[in-house]
Amino acid sequence: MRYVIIGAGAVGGTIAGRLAEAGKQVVLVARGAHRAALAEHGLRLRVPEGPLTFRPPVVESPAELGALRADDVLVLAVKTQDAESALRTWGPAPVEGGGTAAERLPLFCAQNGVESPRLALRRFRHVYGVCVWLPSTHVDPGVVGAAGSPLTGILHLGRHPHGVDDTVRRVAADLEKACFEAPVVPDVSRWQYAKLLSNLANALEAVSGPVGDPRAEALYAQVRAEGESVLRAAGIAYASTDEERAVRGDKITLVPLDGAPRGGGSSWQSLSRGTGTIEADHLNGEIVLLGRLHGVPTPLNELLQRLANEFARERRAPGSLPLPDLLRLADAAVAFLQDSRGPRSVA
Ligand SMILES: NC(=O)C1=CN([C@@H]2O[C@H](COP(=O)(O)OP(=O)(O)OC[C@H]3O[C@@H](n4cnc5c(N)ncnc54)[C@H](OP(=O)(O)O)[C@@H]3O)[C@@H](O)[C@H]2O)C=CC1
Ligand SMILES: CC(C)(CO)C(=O)C(=O)O
Repeated sequence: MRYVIIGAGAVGGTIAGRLAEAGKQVVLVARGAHRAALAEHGLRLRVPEGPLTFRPPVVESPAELGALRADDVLVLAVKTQDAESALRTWGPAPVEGGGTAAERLPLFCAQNGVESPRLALRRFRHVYGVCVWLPSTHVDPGVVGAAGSPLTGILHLGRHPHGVDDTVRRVAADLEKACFEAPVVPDVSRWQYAKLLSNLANALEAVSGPVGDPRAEALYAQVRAEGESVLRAAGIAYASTDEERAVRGDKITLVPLDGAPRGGGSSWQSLSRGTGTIEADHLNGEIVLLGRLHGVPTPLNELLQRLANEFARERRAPGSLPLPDLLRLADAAVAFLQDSRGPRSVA
């Protein structure tokens, strides 16, 4: 099998590098300065055992690659806001022997949130979800870092929306040879919804800094409680924190990397790289959407979605909203909701 990694950034680049290290064939799909640096210097991966360099082919579009191979596996690792456009580009790509990628090839969505596999199913027949526990950093054009040791990450895999087949077992076997733990599960979306609850903290971290402060922890607990209420109201199953802990345990320790400081989570990195977009519409925004569909108020997730989008649009520095200001805004959002549900609206 050959792995075509669409979006070879922090997660995609790390998966690509580790697979290449394990002797698997890999093609990188990248754009802009990152693509130019990958083509010139190779993929430079910073990992605990030291820097590694790989020189897989790099393309931006299917036309540059030529026909895909019948044994290609597509791995989608762009941020969710970029998924639709990548799917539109790669779905019609021809495959040797006839047919298109969308008809014939397996597509693994290695992303946070729950939206991309759903988008992918509109175009692709064989869609797989990946629940990605893989702290990684897009350090510079051409350079990605992953500080996890001794495992680089844990990737639950399964057919979307549920099920297991030979393809997923073969991909998991390759990932297991490449520094990942890759449990094959019949209910991958249950793991992805659990991960979504953790990723509700991404926006909080992006606007106000790491969630280490007890007041930030308390705010995150409320944000998560909104998410859990919404999932319960929607009848959506999610893995419990005990199940997650049992899988993750202390298998991954983050170690400092030479020349590749971990600059925060994936949303923090979107702000620090000034990309102008952020994934909040597909993380906190998923909870807001489900809340509206099922009649559950989500004032705190709405607030974080709005602030994260403002930060991205205005290219504000990550972490630059002082925590006391965020806490005041959060109190006001909850008070506004209580006022609007008070006697006047009931009358
Ligand atoms: N980073 C982390 O620690 C973790 C991230 N995740 C999730 O993984 C997913 C990927 O995140 P992450 O790796 O951090 O994101 P990155 O921004 O580091 O990587 C995504 C890459 O895809 C590129 N890209 C987007 N669209 C295209 C396209 N059409 N063709 C070619 N390249 C494209 C981006 O380019 P450009 O920069 O030009 O936009 C970028 O280089 C997200 O869902 C994230 O939430 C999950 C767990 C951990
Ligand atoms: C929390 C973390 C690092 C886990 O993989 C993540 O999902 C992210 O940065 O978006």
